[in-house]
Amino acid sequence: MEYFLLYSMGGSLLLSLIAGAISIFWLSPVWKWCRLRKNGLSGPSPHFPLGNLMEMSKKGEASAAPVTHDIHSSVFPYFSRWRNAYGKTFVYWLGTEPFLYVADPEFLKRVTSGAMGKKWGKPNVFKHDRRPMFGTGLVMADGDDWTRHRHIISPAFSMTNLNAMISVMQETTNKMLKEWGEQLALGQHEIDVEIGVTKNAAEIIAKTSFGISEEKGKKVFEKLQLMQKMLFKTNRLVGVPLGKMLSAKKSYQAWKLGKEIDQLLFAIISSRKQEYDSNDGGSTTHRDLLGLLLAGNQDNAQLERKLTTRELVDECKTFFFGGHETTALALSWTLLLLALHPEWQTALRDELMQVSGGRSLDSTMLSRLTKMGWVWNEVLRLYPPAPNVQRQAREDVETGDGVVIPRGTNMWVDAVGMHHDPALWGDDANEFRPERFKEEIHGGCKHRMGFVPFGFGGRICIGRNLTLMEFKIVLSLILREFSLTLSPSYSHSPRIMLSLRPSQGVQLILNKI
Ligand code: HEM
Repeated sequence: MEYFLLYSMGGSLLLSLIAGAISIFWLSPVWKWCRLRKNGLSGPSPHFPLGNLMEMSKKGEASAAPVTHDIHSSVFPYFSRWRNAYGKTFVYWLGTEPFLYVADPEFLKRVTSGAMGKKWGKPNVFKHDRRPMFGTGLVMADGDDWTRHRHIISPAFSMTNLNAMISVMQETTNKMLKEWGEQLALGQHEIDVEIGVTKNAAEIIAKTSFGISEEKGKKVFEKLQLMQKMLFKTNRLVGVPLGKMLSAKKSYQAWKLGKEIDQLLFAIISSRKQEYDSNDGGSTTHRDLLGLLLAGNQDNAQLERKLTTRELVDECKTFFFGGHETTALALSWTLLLLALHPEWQTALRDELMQVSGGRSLDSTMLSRLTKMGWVWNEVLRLYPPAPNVQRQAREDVETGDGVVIPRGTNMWVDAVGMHHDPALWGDDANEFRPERFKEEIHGGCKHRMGFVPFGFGGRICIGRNLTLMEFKIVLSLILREFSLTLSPSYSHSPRIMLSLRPSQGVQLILNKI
């Protein structure tokens, strides 16, 4: 009898598990799919539980041309195919998660501008995945929490505060240039500049975020770099139920490393707090972002204007992960494009000479490097380091033409697609022409939302002034010392690896000027 009872309990447990699995893997996504179709949102047919992932894993065709900036169909071959078939908005599936693809700036404006912006948050499906990197920091925060964080953090990024970071940026970059100079002295003229600028950007962001002059800061920096590598290798079956189990070991290691980083940052913050308290809130020697946030966090600040220690830890990590790779990639792509366009190297060097006369750079000089600003925009247009922006509908969103985007639908804004669209930029959309930004900030794009290297709306990148300042300093110092040409070993293979990267590095021939 007992045996029979156990047997039947086991049987019903098994049945409920099977029913649950059928519902998660098949019924629920099929129901969502039908709802989207009913709303007129079509796209490639998904096969649950993988959705369209199989088709997305097929590699793009290698380009025969040595260097072409017409990269959309090689970095996003699946979007390129689906765009031809379904237009600039359609739905595709990452596992059982629906994603509304958008490469139509007018549509983007309609569904996100003004009060509509509040209807969107960050996709839950990525939040868990990226937790070790960003925690609950600004990049991942949502709703009132985001408003509070953004409000408190924004003043730290004021131009006055950023100007105090110029000398750190110059010192760190000079170290990189010295290393390159030593390589040249040994007769080694081919340098993979991506390696140097990435190391340099990581060091700059760590110094400007939480300082790495002392032992604990250095350790945080090393561990953050290790974690970055680990998360990069993690096999991601985003959106596929139970997909994370396949990378459980790496995820666990990243989680453990995350804990160690948190402990070190906690220790830095408490010793900074003590230092601040013993100074009686007086002058602080730390002019980094953490120091600025702590200064704004003092006792006399209202409670809602304070960040907890936990929140400060997450913001330090967010600045590191959000800030260094993107900046390094912008610089790497720029060096490549300048190697391909020596006339622009000359133009920038001439401008630099006129503005600074070879003296140490200051904020006024940086603001007068106009042509460098055009080059910056043109590089971010052709090779946006953040190639897409994602959102998730927190409630049903009406698009204005009778279509409703159901709550829970994710949105994937294809920045590469919009930045290379001849309908927005003209027939020369795939050419490097910095002068298109001479007359106006949107570079002649037919729609203001067609150029989104830093995102859009209230969530636009908080670090954009910091990164532009760093870009101008690093590039100026490089151009003052070296001329750049393309090495024959360079192979042009931009790939999406979360960010838009030169997957084989950027090998250039450097010569002292
Ligand atoms: C070329 C360099 C950079 C690029 C291309 C870039 C790109 C972006 C983009 C596209 C977003 C919007 C994401 C979204 O809406 O989902 C963003 C947000 C953000 N970025 Fe950057 N970024 C750069 C540099 C930096 C730097 C240097 C920092 C920090 C020191 C930084 C910190 C952040 C933060 C905290 C957010 C979240 C803002 C919010 O949600 O309120 N970024 N960035």
